[in-house]
Amino acid sequence: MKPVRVAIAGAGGRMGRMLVEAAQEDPGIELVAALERPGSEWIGRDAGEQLGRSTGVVIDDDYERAIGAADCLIDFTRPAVSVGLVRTAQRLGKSMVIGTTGFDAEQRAIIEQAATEIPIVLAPNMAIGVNVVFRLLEGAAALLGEGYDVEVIEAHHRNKVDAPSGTALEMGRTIARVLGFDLDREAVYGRQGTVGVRPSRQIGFSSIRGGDIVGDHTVLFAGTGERIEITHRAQSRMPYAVGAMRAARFLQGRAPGLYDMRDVLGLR
Ligand SMILES: NC(=O)C1=CN([C@@H]2O[C@H](COP(=O)(O)OP(=O)(O)OC[C@H]3O[C@@H](n4cnc5c(N)ncnc54)[C@H](OP(=O)(O)O)[C@@H]3O)[C@@H](O)[C@H]2O)C=CC1
Ligand SMILES: O=C(O)C1=N[C@H](C(=O)O)C[C@H](O)C1
Repeated sequence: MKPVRVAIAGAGGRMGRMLVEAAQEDPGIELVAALERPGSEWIGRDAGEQLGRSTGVVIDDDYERAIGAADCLIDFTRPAVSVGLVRTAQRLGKSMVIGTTGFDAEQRAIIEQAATEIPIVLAPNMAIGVNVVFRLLEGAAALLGEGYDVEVIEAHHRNKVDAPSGTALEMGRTIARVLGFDLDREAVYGRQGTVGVRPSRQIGFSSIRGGDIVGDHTVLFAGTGERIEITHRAQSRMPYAVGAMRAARFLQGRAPGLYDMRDVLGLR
């Protein structure tokens, strides 16, 4: 089978660098284009420069040209940027892997609409371990029921701009689905002051930001006299990048639709 030709958006970023490396190491992937924002210091430089190697792919700010050369666009940037890229991928009939987090409802609706015409994997966390944790959470919530208070605690590096993390929100949504909670009404994001007694129908989210923490997520099920903690810690960004390559390969020849990593990994 021919390798999937990928373009990487945000190639100069923390994830962008990892994605370039993962693409180079995956025989099922051919890196054909890399994108950065117009005016970025990275434009015109080799996509592998930050890794100390040459890829032969020069970082570009011409979206049409870069996406046009690829089968699949991999995007780890910012929500507003991703939405613009989705529109271009839709127009050009290309598949897309979206790892960006922090979309609002309107932006998500644009992605959902595009997915009626092109295949898209949208996932806040592409690491296999985290997606297995989603499954563990479904099982734990179903077994424990409402008798255990659910708190999601996440920690990330100081440069992360959205909170709670997309992964923490997905963990909360996963548990809320099982327990029949409505997160719009029954979520609390941080606590301060006289907050009153904790209702049992609540999912709490706490975010820590500091240093170079790659990404830690803990879900606490706190009962009476005991508690369960399910934790995932990323020690490197490579598992996210490897997952993104796997998603790009999954999309090759796939029908239009909105998929996530559970589809890619067969965890449904
Ligand atoms: N799904 C997953 O598994 C994971 C998701 N993420 C998510 O990925 C996103 C990016 O994270 P991270 O790599 O740490 O962030 P970075 O800020 O390091 O990278 C984002 C990159 O996008 C670039 N960018 C900005 N505007 C444009 C544009 N118009 N066109 C192309 N590129 C542009 C930025 O350039 P500049 O800095 O010059 O503005 C930067 O290089 C976040 O939303 C994060 O939450 C992160 C890890 C895993
Ligand atoms: O910004 C990050 O770094 C990460 N973002 C994703 C998220 O918001 O969940 C995934 C991972 O936690 C790293």
